Amino acid sequence: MSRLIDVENLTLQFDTDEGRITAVDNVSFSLEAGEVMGLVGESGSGKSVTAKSLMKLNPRNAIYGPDTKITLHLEDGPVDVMSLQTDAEMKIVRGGSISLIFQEPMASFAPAISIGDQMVEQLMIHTDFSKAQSRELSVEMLDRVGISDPGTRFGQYAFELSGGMRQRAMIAMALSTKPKLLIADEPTTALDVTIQAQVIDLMKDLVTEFGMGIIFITHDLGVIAQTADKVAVMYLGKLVEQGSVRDVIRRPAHPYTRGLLAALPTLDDIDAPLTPIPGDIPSPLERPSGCVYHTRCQEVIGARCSVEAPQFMTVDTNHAAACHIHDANEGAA
Ligand SMILES: Nc1ncnc2c1ncn2[C@@H]1O[C@H](COP(=O)(O)OP(=O)(O)OP(=O)(O)O)[C@@H](O)[C@H]1O
Repeated sequence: MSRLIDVENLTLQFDTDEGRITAVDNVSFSLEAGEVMGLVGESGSGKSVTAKSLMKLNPRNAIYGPDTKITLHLEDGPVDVMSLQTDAEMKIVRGGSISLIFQEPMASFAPAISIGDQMVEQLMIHTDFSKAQSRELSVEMLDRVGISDPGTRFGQYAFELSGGMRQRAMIAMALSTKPKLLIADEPTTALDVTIQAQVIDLMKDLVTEFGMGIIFITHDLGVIAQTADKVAVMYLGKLVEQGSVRDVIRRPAHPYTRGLLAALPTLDDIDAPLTPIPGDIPSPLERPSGCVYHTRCQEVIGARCSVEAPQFMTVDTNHAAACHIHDANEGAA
């Protein structure tokens, strides 16, 4: 596998009427081509804004930290995403090498333009294809994502398709430009479980076929277990744990990840009570001092947790967590 993207020290703040908030705090991760990374965390943890940063898609009130560095590795050489300025430069990361799909496909399609015309337009912006070639490829992609009678669907409008079909059409549109990286922001949340499983299978097939990388954003660790190779867990703008899906789910190293897993229902014992993480995620205007999770943590080890921000520590090969517990364990060993 070859390196696809490096995110180093991503820090992102927003100026709001209430003051400046920190939405992402010094986040670093990498992704290889052909790899699926799950980005997980409760609502407001900063998953979406992290993903949008890779395309420099955040609004005008966004302020990136001076040490933020995002490098996209393309065949022609590395692209320094933060230095992209003009619309022409942005095209590299917006719909070109990186595609984004959302939870709500209606938001991706203009209501008064047919699905096919939108697909063709996007291809003509991002590739050298003629209109006829773009049409041919679009119908082929609709077919590829399992839409029956793709020639007819090509001429239809978003409202004429069922929810599952719209989701597939959005995936077809996102993949038609053959992006190197697909960012899927809660793409299956609004779907019923059978269609959700089909869409997940389809995305996995496409990763293998196109060799692209996927960042799959969700609040659901169950979906991550089915889809991803590795996982990064976020809490209040901080990355708190990352590692292979197997390691993180079998041996969660951060109390927050343990909390998320304990909150999942299990079919083995349907009478077992669910244990939600106590309390609410604090407002980003009132970020706790020390470890941002200490106000809700069930495993606080002392005053240190509320004073000192924990560093990322390796707990196993390719598995790291930012929690003082591991420091304390090391000291005891
Ligand atoms: N344009 C903006 N201006 C001000 N604050 C913003 C802006 N966009 C996002 N935020 C804030 O940044 C924080 C992270 O938001 P983000 O949407 O990334 O969370 P998330 O983890 O994706 O949540 P969800 O699962 O609900 O989508 C939140 O506190 C949010 O209110």
